[in-house]
Amino acid sequence: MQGNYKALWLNDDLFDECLEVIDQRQLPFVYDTRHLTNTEEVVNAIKNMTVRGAGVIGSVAAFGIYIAAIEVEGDYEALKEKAALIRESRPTAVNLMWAVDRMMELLKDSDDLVDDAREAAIKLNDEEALESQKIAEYGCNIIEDILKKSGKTEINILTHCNAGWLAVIDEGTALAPIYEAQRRGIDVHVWVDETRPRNQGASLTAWELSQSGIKHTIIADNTGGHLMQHGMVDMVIVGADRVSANGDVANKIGTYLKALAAHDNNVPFYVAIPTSTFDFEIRDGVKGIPIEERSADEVRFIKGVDSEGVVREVRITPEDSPAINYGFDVTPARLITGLITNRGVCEADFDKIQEKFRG
Ligand SMILES: CSC[C@H]1O[C@H](OP(=O)(O)O)[C@H](O)[C@@H]1O
Repeated sequence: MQGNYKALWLNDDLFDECLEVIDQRQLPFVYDTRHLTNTEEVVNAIKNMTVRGAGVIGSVAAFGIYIAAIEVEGDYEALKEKAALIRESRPTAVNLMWAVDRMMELLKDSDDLVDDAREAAIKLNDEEALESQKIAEYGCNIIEDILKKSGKTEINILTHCNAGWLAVIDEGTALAPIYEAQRRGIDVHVWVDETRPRNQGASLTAWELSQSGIKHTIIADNTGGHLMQHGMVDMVIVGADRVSANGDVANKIGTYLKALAAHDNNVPFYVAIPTSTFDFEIRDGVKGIPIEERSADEVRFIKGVDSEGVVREVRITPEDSPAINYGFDVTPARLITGLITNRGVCEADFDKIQEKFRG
């Protein structure tokens, strides 16, 4: 384990500087990293989910433009073609498109494409880190309020998928307030949805929380409703891959069902995002946000480690049964208590969002 909880960093050990990333496909079984040295490797790492999580995809894309700038030896027209490949590598997380567009806009009049791309990517990532810190603070204020009103000594937070430091530079979104709660000495316990089919909760969130010594319990995806009915969840915090202008939230498949259960049981349901996750071009998220469909094999096969410590993938379905794998769903704004952003907490409501972020 690297020790400083970074999902990616620049590495100049090779001939040209490259991007080094944690290979998230192998966690929690093996901690390993990959060198991304050209556009093809960047695109593949995003597609095959070596790197994942809306923010980290954006960060990798920004550094990917820098790597591509080295590859094309500073030719902006050639860089545009590489940028298009990176931009198309996954469809739902808008941070990817946002990062590529921002980089290309900044570079369009550059006289020194390679150096300027490097500087712009570092700046984008530094800003993301600061935003994550703000989300931590605003989100933790809510945790403190809920805990105070409950009269309990421990707060139980349910989260879905992984929106920690593996997903967004530097502390994540949904997990950032939890890390801050730990710093403030709040007694916090996290219910971790396993998050089928790729199990980002069971594999990545649980691993992150273990690394930081935060109390947590992994639950099967269908457990949340039961826990909420019995007063065992004080709040839900999730991340998001795209939030439309009216406050609808695209996040990992299964989030919508958690929001319905939370609504039915009066459990506050918060979504933590940096402002780069807004897509103001889409008014109605349920109708308009593109939903990634991934290989059905992610449903049909499951990865684990056997008693000898060997990582294996096994099929859990009949050989000839078809399966389908939607990566995300959209939670309508009416089910969301609030959006925890780097610029404060905002109602998931068209007018409030416009006023706060576009006014
Ligand atoms: C901060 S968003 C994290 C987000 O990323 C996940 O998707 P994936 O693992 O497919 O990249 C999911 O929607 C999480 O909530």
